[in-house]
Amino acid sequence: MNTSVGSSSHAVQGTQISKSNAPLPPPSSRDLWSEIVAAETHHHQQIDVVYRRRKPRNNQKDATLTASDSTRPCPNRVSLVDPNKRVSWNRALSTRGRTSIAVGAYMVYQPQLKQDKRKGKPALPKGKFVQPPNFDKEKLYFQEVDAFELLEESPSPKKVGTWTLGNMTEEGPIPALCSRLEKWLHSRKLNPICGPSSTLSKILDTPATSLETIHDIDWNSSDLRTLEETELINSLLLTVKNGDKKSLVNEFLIENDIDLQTNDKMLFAQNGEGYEDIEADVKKLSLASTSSSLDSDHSSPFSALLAICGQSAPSMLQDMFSSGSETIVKVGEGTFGEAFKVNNYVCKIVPFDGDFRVNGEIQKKSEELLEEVLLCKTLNQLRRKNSDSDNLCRTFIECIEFRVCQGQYDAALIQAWEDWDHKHGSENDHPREFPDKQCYMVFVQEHGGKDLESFALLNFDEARALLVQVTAGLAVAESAYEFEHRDLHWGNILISRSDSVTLQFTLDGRNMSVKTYGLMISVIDFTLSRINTGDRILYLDLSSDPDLFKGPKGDKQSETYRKMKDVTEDWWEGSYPKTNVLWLIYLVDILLMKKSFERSTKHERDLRSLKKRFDKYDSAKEAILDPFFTDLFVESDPKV
Ligand SMILES: Nc1ncnc2c1ncn2[C@@H]1O[C@H](COP(=O)(O)OP(=O)(O)OP(=O)(O)O)[C@@H](O)[C@H]1O
Repeated sequence: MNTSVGSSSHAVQGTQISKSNAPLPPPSSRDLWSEIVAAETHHHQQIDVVYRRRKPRNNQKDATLTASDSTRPCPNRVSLVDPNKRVSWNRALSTRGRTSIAVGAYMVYQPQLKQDKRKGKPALPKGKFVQPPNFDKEKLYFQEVDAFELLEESPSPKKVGTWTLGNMTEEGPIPALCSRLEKWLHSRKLNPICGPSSTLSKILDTPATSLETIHDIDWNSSDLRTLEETELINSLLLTVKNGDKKSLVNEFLIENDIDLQTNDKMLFAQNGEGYEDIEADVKKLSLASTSSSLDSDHSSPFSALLAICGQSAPSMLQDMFSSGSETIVKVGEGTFGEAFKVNNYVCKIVPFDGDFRVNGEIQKKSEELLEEVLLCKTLNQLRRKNSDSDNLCRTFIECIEFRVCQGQYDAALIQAWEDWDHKHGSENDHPREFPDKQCYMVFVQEHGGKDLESFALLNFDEARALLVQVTAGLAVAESAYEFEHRDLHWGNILISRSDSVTLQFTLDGRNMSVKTYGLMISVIDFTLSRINTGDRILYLDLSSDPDLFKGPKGDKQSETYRKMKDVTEDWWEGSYPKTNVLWLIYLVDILLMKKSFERSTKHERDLRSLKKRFDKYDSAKEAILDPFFTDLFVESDPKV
């Protein structure tokens, strides 16, 4: 068990590793661990932890769902492929309905609920103050750990077979989407104080994230557009919308050789007007609207999605990859998305709004993608360089562009898809079968490496590096946005090798550097995630997807969904950072049971005792204080 205080003031982010076994930096005199624990205790006194608060079940909500369900068109559709091809409880939801509550932020931040969550728990070991070892006690402890651990090998989550097959019939009822808009309208009525804070009004009012035309994407560039540039342009657009500093902005745009899309020009032209009668706008929205009716109604979720992507109309999918200079290789697939590496980037292509199943699943809707984009944009904020933000990390994949596309797959994409199919055997539908009018959301992301399932970890240090980065990233996002990933299976953790010796995290204003052992971790896929963006809560109501919780007994991934359900009591709007800890426990299980890397019996024991201690934590913020991570921290800079 690691109990010493690891620290160094010499290792900095980006330092090159000269040898794989580079010597560890000399210890510094700082007691990082004490600082973190002390600050953490202090912090607990200021921040409410509300995951225990459970809203009473709203039966009316269920009634509403049923009612709206019955008004939905009957699923008279035929899948393009064998509907039984995909059985995907583990890969996604068979029913969905991402839901926002605009007032959530006001409901959860209740100062009177302040509490110290560690009260009543044993004090965490603090490095140099650790007691001399008591071997009898330790033996007893490990016996307990060993007893706790079942070490039950479970089937690979990706290969699970037929147990939901019966439920996945073509004629099966298409579940209702949660009436996000109704809920929003209702909350607006109940909470007029919230003013214009609402998902839709904000999104409709949000300037485009990216402004270059689709043809301008230079796949060879190592930096499509930095987040800072995008943010700067967005803030300038906001300035224009709110005032009359057009000339200043124009100067900036000319200087920086930035050409705006028509839609962005429209945003300029609006100059803050419009979207005033949000309620009227929202009433016009149709949840059933599909992109095939590419209407001129700017109030539809589809139009809002276009707006947030900085487009006035969908781009042709083929045009995105038409320069011919791109090297396109498929790198992975999910229930909803196909992931292609295009030069330095990864494009995740998600079909949406169509009225037939893709990969055995009902297609995502514009409004869900709209919220996913918003969620990605929010997590992007955690990466801001030169930010005085109290919470920063690079653990969540950077989304660089968002594009609404339509039309046929490009020939090069098809080729890449088929190559991957030959090699790996795709579980997805062949994209050539999609109709001409099919719409796609394209997420352009940084390339995060290989997923944990296929990545070969070399040794215990690499396993520790993985655990500390995931835990620290979750802790940071929890702190910043009450973020819960809720689907952190091994396909959603990407790993790449890097020259950086350490990686910087800022948690509640405190900088921490952790040893990377040459690995960089990126977390992807926020489909099930919950986030509080500050004025709205985005989450997916998993109570409408019973199949998700019917996975095989003993399978760690399905057990984790079930445990989440217990923790949340099926009320998914709520903040339950414990769900992050459940996925950390899953991760330790995966390392113990599914990954083979060089390790000793002691290492395995360390992992099992870590798992046991994780079980007691209620958040990743608590978990990151575990002594297992102590000597992975190498430095703590006071925040300037
Ligand atoms: N940015 C990326 N860099 C490298 N590989 C990626 C990236 N994004 C996705 N992938 C690969 O594609 C696979 C599927 O991606 P992702 O999980 O985002 O799709 P999805 O349809 O949302 O999946 P799910 O079935 O879990 O909902 C990943 O497991 C990974 O192998």
